[in-house]
Amino acid sequence: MPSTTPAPDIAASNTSLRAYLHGLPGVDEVGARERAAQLATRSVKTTAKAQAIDLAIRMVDLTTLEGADTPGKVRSLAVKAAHPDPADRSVPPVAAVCVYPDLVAVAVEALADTGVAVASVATAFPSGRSPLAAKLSDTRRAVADGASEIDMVIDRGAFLAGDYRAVFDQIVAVKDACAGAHLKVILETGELVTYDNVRRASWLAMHAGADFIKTSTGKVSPAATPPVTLVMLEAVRDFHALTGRRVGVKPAGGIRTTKDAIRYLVLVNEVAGAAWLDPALFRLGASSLLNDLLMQRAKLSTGVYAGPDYYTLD
Ligand SMILES: O=C[C@H](O)COP(=O)(O)O
Repeated sequence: MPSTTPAPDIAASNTSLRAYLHGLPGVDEVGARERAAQLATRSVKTTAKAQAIDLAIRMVDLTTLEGADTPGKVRSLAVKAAHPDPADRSVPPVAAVCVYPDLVAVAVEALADTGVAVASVATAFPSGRSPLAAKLSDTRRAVADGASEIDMVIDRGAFLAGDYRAVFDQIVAVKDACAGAHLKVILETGELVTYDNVRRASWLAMHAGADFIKTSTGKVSPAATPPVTLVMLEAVRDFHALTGRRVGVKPAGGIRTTKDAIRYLVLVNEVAGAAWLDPALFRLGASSLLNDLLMQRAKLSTGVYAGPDYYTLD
């Protein structure tokens, strides 16, 4: 946590913002890796595992972000999001379906009255390399079509060049364009080079108004990792201690197994605290995690694996 309470005008200039972000304590990279690895050895079994699987399902942002996406694919995904296992109505729905902006209207119609949110990537996802006006119009269109959550990317080029003010101002502008829709700010941690940068980008995004900070687009490797998520969970914990506001965290990209998902839940509990064990404050962005969660869930209750062919494609 910063040793001093930030003045309200930390973003008054790039110089003041830079001084603030570079005044954050440095991240012990080896320590972060070791702690994440140590927490990954925690065993979660039987009743606790069943509860963890249902919680993980409720936290999934079921994602399709392919150039080849079609309205039909989004409709199928929406059916799966609302009733992940048609043969077992005790399986909870996922948190959200995440699509490109041009497919938001399809998703909104398909998910009407299901309680599943529609999230849209925006701001020239995944690179973010468009003029601000295009990013804002991308965002406004998704919101106008009914997205209640917007996943924006930060301008990594500006961030790495030290132009923090530009990144801050873009987040503020996109938040305004969200008009009440929840804003998830994607840091694309695989391009930020150091864990110190991950911590700085986390604090920058939170001060600029992010409702969530998200690791990755899923288009860059490495995507989500436990140590990077740990650094972000520390940031939201400390930001809450400083400001009283809880910001959510969303690891995304490369999360495929129940074991991975449960490891993330252990991290959340141990680092940010139990208050974050809620879909309002923690999401798993994933295109192909849900089937494994369903298989492991069925195995716990029946003792046998149904096998991947039993479930529709994620
Ligand atoms: O935001 C979610 C990611 O784009 C999904 O990545 P994934 O296909 O590796 O699960």
